[in-house]
Amino acid sequence: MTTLTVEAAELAHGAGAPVLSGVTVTARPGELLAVTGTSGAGKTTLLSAMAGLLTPRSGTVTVDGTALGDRDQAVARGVVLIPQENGLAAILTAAENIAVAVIATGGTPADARRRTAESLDALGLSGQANQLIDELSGGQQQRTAIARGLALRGDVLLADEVTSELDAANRQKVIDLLRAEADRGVAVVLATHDPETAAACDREVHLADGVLSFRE
Ligand SMILES: Nc1ncnc2c1ncn2[C@@H]1O[C@H](COP(=O)(O)OP(=O)(O)OP(=O)(O)O)[C@@H](O)[C@H]1O
Repeated sequence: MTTLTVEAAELAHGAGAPVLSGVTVTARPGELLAVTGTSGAGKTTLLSAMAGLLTPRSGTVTVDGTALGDRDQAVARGVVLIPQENGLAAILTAAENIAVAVIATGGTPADARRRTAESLDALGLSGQANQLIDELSGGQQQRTAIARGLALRGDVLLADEVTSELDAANRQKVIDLLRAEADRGVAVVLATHDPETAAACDREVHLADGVLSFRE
């Protein structure tokens, strides 16, 4: 069980003006936390800090009380990111994208085969396993990225707008899968524009004008 905390953080890109100031938010094991806000409000920026991709200008990001460090350290601590633009390698198949990620994070080839098949099946993509990413629809690519995130079996799962291209049935399937992750003790953070997706979460942090407000 892992808790990720952002405390009194100022988040900015390069030397630019702060996107978010005074950010304090905790992702707790067993819980789905929605991050909402209009386009450009800073949802991806907040998830980037939680993922170890963006160092806060001030304040801290900690995992179980220890500073997060860079992305490599975050991966080692079990912080999985499903990025907004899916992050899949176009020259690999759906199955290869997942298997490579499992092996890169310490899984054996047998683990990779099993977890790849399980996660593709969970997302309804068994029939697309051997298709190149470029041969998949936008929604299928998005579901492949979710399958990869699930296959990594993280302790913290950061999902950035992962339902934006999905129909209602697939959106519900993804919410159910993220709920199942929370039920096994994962701290799940879900950035979303969609009020229905946010309503399915346990708590919501809303970003507006650089500051946060909470729905508990
Ligand atoms: N790499 C970057 N370099 C400079 N500025 C950036 C960078 N990434 C984001 N920004 C800026 O930070 C602000 C917040 O962007 P961010 O992507 O976090 O918003 P968002 O809420 O995720 O938006 P969307 O819903 O459109 O994805 C925006 O003003 C954006 O222009």
